[in-house]
Amino acid sequence: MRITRILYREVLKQVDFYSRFNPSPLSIEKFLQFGQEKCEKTSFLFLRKELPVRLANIMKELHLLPNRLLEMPSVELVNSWYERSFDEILNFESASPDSSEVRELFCDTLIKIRNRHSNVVETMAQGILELKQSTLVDQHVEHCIQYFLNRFYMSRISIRMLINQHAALFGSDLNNQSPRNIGCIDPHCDVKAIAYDAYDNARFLCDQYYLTSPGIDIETINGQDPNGPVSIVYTPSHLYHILFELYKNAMRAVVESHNEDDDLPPIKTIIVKAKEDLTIKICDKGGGIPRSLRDMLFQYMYSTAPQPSASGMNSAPLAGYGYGLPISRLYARYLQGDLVISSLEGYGTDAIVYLKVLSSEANELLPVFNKTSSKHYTSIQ
Ligand SMILES: CS(=O)(=O)N1CCC(Oc2ccc(-c3c(C(=O)NC[C@H]4CC[C@H](C(=O)O)CC4)noc3-c3cc(Cl)c(O)cc3O)cc2)CC1
Repeated sequence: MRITRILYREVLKQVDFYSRFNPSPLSIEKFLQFGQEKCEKTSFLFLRKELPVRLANIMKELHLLPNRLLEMPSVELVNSWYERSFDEILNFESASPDSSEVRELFCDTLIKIRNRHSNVVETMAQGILELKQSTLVDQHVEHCIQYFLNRFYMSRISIRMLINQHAALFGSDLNNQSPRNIGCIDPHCDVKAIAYDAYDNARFLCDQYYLTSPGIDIETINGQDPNGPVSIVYTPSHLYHILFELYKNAMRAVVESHNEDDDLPPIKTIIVKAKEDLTIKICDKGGGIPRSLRDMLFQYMYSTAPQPSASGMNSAPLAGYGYGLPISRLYARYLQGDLVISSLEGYGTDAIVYLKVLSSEANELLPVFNKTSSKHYTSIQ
């Protein structure tokens, strides 16, 4: 036990040390450049420092959460994953970048870490449910938890992006990516194709649960080159995640605001590529939601539907488990874009996704641990 305590104290000292460095945001242009150069040594040297820095920055915030939340079994489990992964990467701190065995072991370690953290979102959600079932959570604590989760999941998106790029370029990652991809990035991501894919899969869920679904109408406009493609340098999986969530919400609102024998109004989508922004607007006539509830949509665990049951038999699959929309907004904001909901109560809702067209402007938006961020956690013990 004594050795474990000494090792644990050593890890915490290292977390302290690495948290004093600011994370280094990359632009999608830089990701592409890294990928085209395909220099594993450069990537290894960058990641063995940057990953501990990003992990340490968010771990310091995790440790500022109220003790009664940190003591929840699921939160303790998430914390243990982060500490273990942080420690495993530090093993490469002084390893030789010239050794192919070292580089191969590093890549395998990153893939192991990515797999270890695959259920962090659900496990963290479980931890917050455990807290709410065990004690009253006042509005101030609730607000701090929302603040933390947005930063925690943004950090996680960025860490997984770094790992996915390295594993896709240098690892034995089963590359189910398109051959034109640079790692997980598609230099010519066809937005309309991703929108149809997301719609089709959301429609499948909708048909399964409601036995009906609204149609779709997609229009594209290229303001710069009328005959040119409406494409962007982007990570297709991120764009799919955003649009899949938005189509699910639109379908649920449309079906639930009409009678069984009504003709369902189609969901209209317009995609416009201009000089600075590529904008995707998804318009539905699903009756809308009052302005007073709009911010609730981005609250983790909010739903106007009954919470999905454990069995999943009678759960409303379109309602999700309470974090689809806030995380979709994080994906949009991760590379300086945004996701905005504009609802007309009594009529319908427009969901608008803004993406940066210039890859030099699409820089990672990363949470930084400092005095300002720490102030959000004071007086919530
Ligand atoms: C945290 S999460 O990410 O997990 N997630 C957020 C999403 C939520 O599911 C949904 C889905 C649709 C809607 C919805 C309604 C609606 O439902 N109106 C009817 C209620 C109006 C108030 C009324 C009341 O006053 O309470 C009770 C009925 N109207 O317009 C939309 C709508 C929303 C989005 Cl975001 C959209 O993109 C498109 C839309 O049409 C609300 C909630 C699951 C949870």
